[in-house]
Amino acid sequence: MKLKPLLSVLPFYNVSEPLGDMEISHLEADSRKVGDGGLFVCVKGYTVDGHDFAQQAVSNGASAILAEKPMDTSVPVIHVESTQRAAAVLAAAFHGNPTRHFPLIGVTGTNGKTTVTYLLESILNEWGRKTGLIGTIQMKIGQDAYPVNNTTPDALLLQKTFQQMQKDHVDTAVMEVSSHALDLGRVHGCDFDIAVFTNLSQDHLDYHKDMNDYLHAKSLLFAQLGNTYASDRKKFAVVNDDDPASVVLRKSTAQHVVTYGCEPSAQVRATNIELDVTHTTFTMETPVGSIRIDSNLIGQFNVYNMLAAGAAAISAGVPLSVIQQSLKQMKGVSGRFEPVHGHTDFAVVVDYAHTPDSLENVLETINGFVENNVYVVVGCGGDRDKQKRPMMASVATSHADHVIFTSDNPRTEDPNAILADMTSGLTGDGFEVIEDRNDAITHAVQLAEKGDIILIAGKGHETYQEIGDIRYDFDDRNVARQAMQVYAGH
Ligand SMILES: CC(=O)N[C@H]1[C@@H](OP(=O)(O)OP(=O)(O)OC[C@H]2O[C@@H](n3ccc(=O)[nH]c3=O)[C@H](O)[C@@H]2O)O[C@H](CO)[C@@H](O)[C@@H]1O[C@H](C)C(=O)N[C@@H](C)C(=O)N[C@H](CCC(=O)O)C(=O)O
Ligand SMILES: Nc1ncnc2c1ncn2[C@@H]1O[C@H](COP(=O)(O)OP(=O)(O)OP(=O)(O)O)[C@@H](O)[C@H]1O
Ligand SMILES: N[C@H](CCC[C@H](N)C(=O)O)C(=O)O
Ligand SMILES: [Mg+2]
Repeated sequence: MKLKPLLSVLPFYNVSEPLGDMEISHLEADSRKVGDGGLFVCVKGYTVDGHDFAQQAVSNGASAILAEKPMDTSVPVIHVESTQRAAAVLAAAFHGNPTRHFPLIGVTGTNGKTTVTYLLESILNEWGRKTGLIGTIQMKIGQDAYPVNNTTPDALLLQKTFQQMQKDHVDTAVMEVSSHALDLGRVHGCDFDIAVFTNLSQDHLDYHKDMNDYLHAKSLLFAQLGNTYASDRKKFAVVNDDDPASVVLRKSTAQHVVTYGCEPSAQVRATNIELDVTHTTFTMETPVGSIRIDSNLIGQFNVYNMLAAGAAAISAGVPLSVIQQSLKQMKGVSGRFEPVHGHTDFAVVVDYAHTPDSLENVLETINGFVENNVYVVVGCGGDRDKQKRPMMASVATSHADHVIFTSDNPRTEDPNAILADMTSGLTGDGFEVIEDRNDAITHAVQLAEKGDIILIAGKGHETYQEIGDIRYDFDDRNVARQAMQVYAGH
């Protein structure tokens, strides 16, 4: 593509030399990956500054540089205010604004994003639509899955993926939109049709200054509905009416607002809720009729996730009977309240709860069913929100009979320092610390007796333990299964 007309999507820029009719073959922000004819985008990162790699990018074949300052290189430099922001809209234009060609549903909120996107995928597939999915576990185009590094990828990968979805005839894409992505502008240039909000509670205060700053990042998804990159399709903001943060989100959009919740004021509402250990049933009352939902997903929080998915699906025009059928068939989401089966007279559940609120929700659900004791194995991630550590520890000890604190991706931090942050404010003897996660899980299995439930929280679908910058193979489900085999029937 010719560079000069591509740059016309930017508001202002300066060039170090005339561009003539220069072509660029791709956009790339990593100097190690750029090839012949690429436009190298210099991004100031958290660890290094991409501007320092411009020369390497040129040696590797870059034809031009997008930068935030004048640079001394042998190729033209395009100077902009923010390379990250510019790269997002350039990438969208370079790939033909793919999200204008199919509906895009974005899901944001502290907890439940992955679950809601999988519920929507399942509903849309039941409706006969080919879907694209982007989120924490993986990216999918139809049934083909691809690995991911981030819940919401950077703008260059994101737009490239959307173009591939368009080529592969995806009818609707569903994606998780993290607060980091919104704050860093990874989704500028996306044409969202439906923005869904799940809930707001504490997380990521390592990144966001405070809860207001965090909420403001979330609100950007709603402010972006119907932006300059948008098609003329109808836009909807779908918000959780029972969460006070929705007041701010409703004010952030000029588009149609659809509310869901359990209170009478919600447009899409759950009534006659029945929660049990294997099933959840409730009536979903909507502006277009009512359906009885019978689902394998467990817990009150999943009623909210189903309402969110249902409200978004109705906004997309999906018939109620399709929603009902799909929610009945859906088995669950990998690593979310996932039972580990073994020949034991106690139960083991693996869950991705890694915030105080999600841990509390999951433990309240378990306490509603358990016949005997509740055991929890839990830790907190390194290089992440430190404020949530004592909060999660206190939620665990106040909702369980015995807690084993252990490591969860210590990354570059000392695992024992993370555990000290968690436990230093605790009193009583209802907990112990076993730093090695394998040993902690095995110990919980050794302790458990008939009618007990062990919750292994925090890592869910993850298949690694990140220590330093190395990811070692580790899967809570496999470790628990092995321990259960050894101790079965004791
Ligand atoms: C804090 C953060 O968001 N970091 C993201 C960021 O990495 P970074 O800022 O450390 O990048 P960097 O290594 O300093 O590099 C800066 C630039 O120099 C370039 N570079 C670097 C080295 C070199 O030799 N040549 C070169 O060109 C890099 O390609 C990059 O463009 O840019 C990377 C590439 O896009 C991201 O993968 C990375 O996410 C890391 C993995 C991360 O953990 N992010 C978390 C905090 C995050 O974003 N999480 C949210 C969801 C959280 C949730 O699930 O709730 C998410 O959306 O994933
Ligand atoms: N609606 C909800 N409200 C509160 N907690 C929830 C809700 N849905 C799920 N959870 C809890 O949060 C955990 C993570 O759920 P899920 O992966 O769907 O959220 P997420 O928002 O995608 O998380 P992440 O930010 O890590 O991507 C679940 O394992 C469960 O414990
Ligand atoms: N994707 C989220 C959740 C990570 C969950 C937990 N296992 C951890 O490593 O902290 C994050 O990066 O903050
Ligand atoms: Mg997720």
